[in-house]
Amino acid sequence: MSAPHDLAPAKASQNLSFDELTQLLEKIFLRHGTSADVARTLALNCAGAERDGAHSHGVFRIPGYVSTLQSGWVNGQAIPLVEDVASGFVRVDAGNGFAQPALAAARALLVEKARSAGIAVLAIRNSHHFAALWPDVEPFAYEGLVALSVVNSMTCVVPHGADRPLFGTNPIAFAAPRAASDPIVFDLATSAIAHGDVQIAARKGERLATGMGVDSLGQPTEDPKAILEGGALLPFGGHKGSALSMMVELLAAALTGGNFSFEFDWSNHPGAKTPWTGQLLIVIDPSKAAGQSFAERSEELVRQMHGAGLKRLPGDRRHQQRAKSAAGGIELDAQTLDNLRALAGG
Ligand SMILES: NC(=O)C1=CN([C@@H]2O[C@H](COP(=O)(O)OP(=O)(O)OC[C@H]3O[C@@H](n4cnc5c(N)ncnc54)[C@H](OP(=O)(O)O)[C@@H]3O)[C@@H](O)[C@H]2O)C=CC1
Ligand SMILES: O=C(O)C1=NCCCC1
Repeated sequence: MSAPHDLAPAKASQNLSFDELTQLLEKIFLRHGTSADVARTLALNCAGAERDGAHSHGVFRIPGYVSTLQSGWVNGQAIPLVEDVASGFVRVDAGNGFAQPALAAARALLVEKARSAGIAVLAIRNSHHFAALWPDVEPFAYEGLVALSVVNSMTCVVPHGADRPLFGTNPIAFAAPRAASDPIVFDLATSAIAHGDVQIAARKGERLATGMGVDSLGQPTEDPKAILEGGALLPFGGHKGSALSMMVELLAAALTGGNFSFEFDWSNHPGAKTPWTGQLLIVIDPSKAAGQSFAERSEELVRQMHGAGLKRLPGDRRHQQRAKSAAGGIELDAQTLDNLRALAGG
């Protein structure tokens, strides 16, 4: 059936290659005041999330990056200061810039320390993390290393047993090499749902599952708008997720010198969206471990899990989406692409 005459035909979605999307995003960041290095790092990160179907932290985030840069809340030109403080400890002051360039600046030193000492810690402070966390750990596992990272975010989660929000959605990401396949990677918010997914549900007019959040009166709600407008999220798994979220606050903020999620205040920067907090990374060289190769042991664990009936490992969905994007491009709806092109200056 053809469209009624008074309706313009809907514009078709388009598929972009990873390079095309990266270049478009790079242009947007540059146009909004970042240095070339920062633009490249953020564009690769965000395009990678979109390519892998991590939509809550893909191009959906670009307007937030732009309004944050325009508000002056974050320094898009910051040059991270890397400090070699101990045999297994690297500190970075991100200079009120984004976390990913700070990680990039310290990465080689961190890997060198992990390989010589067996383990090394990277503590990033004074930084903004507005992205998925798996891109920060996955590359280490492709180099044969085990990596764990935590980052805190902005206050929007009520600790279990408390009656007002204090924690951020505070994700934890882990990556470990496997002998015969892509690494094992998981990356999860310690809230029952990521804040980004609440925003997406609100935009689509969808309800949430029960147990994810409360309204402004502290009453359970499935309405994402009620959560966003004065309400709050809950930790996943009650007291267990709450304990993990508390751990993230301690590791990502107290141990790095960054802000707790409740400590920063962007009210003087209208449009600011990114949390000004901290990030911790722990990298382990498993070649120092006793016994059979770690990657072989990972493989054995996965074999047993599949043997026990498991169909889907964390990361499988992302890899399937990555392969699909490599074959057919990254699909963006016409409105989103128009908006991105406008932000890039046409
Ligand atoms: N920068 C920040 O401050 C914050 C960032 N975030 C980001 O938000 C993103 C989304 O987080 P969240 O919503 O908690 O993630 P999900 O709940 O969607 O997924 C969490 C993990 O579980 C895996 N998984 C999901 N479903 C299954 C299943 N049925 N069987 C096996 N494994 C499964 C996922 O793998 P797969 O990916 O393959 O589906 C993923 O590794 C993350 O990337 C996180 O880093 C969240 C909070 C704050
Ligand atoms: O989705 C989330 O939750 C967040 N993502 C980016 C930073 C703030 C919290």
